[in-house]
Amino acid sequence: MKTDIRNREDIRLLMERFYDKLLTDKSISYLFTDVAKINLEEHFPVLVDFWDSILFQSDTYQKNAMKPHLDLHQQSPLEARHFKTWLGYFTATVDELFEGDKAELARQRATSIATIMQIKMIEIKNKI
Ligand code: HEM
Repeated sequence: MKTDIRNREDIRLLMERFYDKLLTDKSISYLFTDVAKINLEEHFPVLVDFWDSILFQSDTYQKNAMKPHLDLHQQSPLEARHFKTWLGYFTATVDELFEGDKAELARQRATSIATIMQIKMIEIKNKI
């Protein structure tokens, strides 16, 4: 039986499985590997802090998650198809591993943050 997302270890597992999917899909992986050239060992703890703060109000993430995405977008456009792919893998991974209120919250927050990111990118395009 699946459990809900309970702690940082669960978030770490969620992120590792999610990134397995993202990084094996060439339609989106290049943004991580070729454009941003992320170091996974440094990236995962930041993602865990971020989701720990959202799901458990841990306050472990104190940065601005929008900024690196706006910077990335300037280097290589983040398009609607990228967000669709990202959200598809995120939701699929949550559903594969967990069920419960926190799992539902994670899916909802990912969707709303992705929507806000896309609005910000349209604003940049229209120079509002
Ligand atoms: C098109 C969709 C997305 C792509 C291609 C993408 C890609 C990336 C990349 C390449 C980085 C590393 C940036 C860097 O360190 O230079 C990053 C960081 C991050 N992403 Fe995304 N991302 C996407 C959507 C999202 C969404 C929807 C969320 C949240 C729900 C999110 C949460 C984060 C967080 C928390 C970080 C770490 C930020 C920090 O270093 O403080 N991403 N993303």
